[in-house]
Amino acid sequence: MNATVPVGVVTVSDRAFRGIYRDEGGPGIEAALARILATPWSAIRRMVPDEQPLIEAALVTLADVESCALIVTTGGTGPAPRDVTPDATEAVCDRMLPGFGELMRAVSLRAVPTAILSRQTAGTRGRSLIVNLPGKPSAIAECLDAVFPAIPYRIELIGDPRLETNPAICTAFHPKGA
Ligand SMILES: Nc1ncnc2c1ncn2[C@@H]1O[C@H](COP(=O)(O)OP(=O)(O)OP(=O)(O)O)[C@@H](O)[C@H]1O
Ligand SMILES: Nc1nc2c(c(=O)[nH]1)N[C@H]1C(S)=C(S)[C@@H](COP(=O)(O)O)O[C@H]1N2
Repeated sequence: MNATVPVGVVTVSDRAFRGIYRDEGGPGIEAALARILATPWSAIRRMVPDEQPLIEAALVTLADVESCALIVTTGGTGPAPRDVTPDATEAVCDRMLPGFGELMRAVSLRAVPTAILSRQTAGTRGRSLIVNLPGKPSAIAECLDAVFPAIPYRIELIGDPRLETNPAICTAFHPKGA
């Protein structure tokens, strides 16, 4: 039996997909998770261009076939015509959790006024939690650090094993009595 928690790591980028630049998004997500998580986990990586059907297919496979407890995307959350990651996320989720996007935009606003341009969101598909991050590599840790305290509780709520965090970096919040 695999004792590690599978985590989907999805880069959505036309240029990284075509090899015009080296992907910094996927490795950025993995570096942030390596700092935060104490529970053993393993990344299941996907790289897709900004095409809604391809993003949806990657998310569905990671949720339904790979059984990822958590799926983190980077890129394609903005207002440009080809930015469709939140649309793909909404299309495959059964429920949206808009608080994630609200908090990440608020935190990012301290760094850049253009943070309000990100349509980043989160939602659940079955037992998987999908979280969108902006494409800017510097946004990845900023956003993930902000929302991570709520993630272990969400995963426990649906009956999956406890996700332990590294207390020096992130204290997971558990409501009293939970
Ligand atoms: N995977 C990545 N690796 C490295 N840098 C990235 C990556 N994704 C985005 N960036 C950088 O962050 C900026 C904003 O990201 P955004 O998702 O808006 O990309 P974009 O302009 O739509 O282009 P593309 O889809 O080709 O990455 C990019 O212009 C690029 O400089
Ligand atoms: N923390 C942080 N959030 C950020 C940014 C950033 O540089 N840092 N860039 C903003 C910009 S300029 C845009 S257009 C949106 C969407 O970016 P995306 O299309 O790369 O996902 O994220 C915003 N959020």
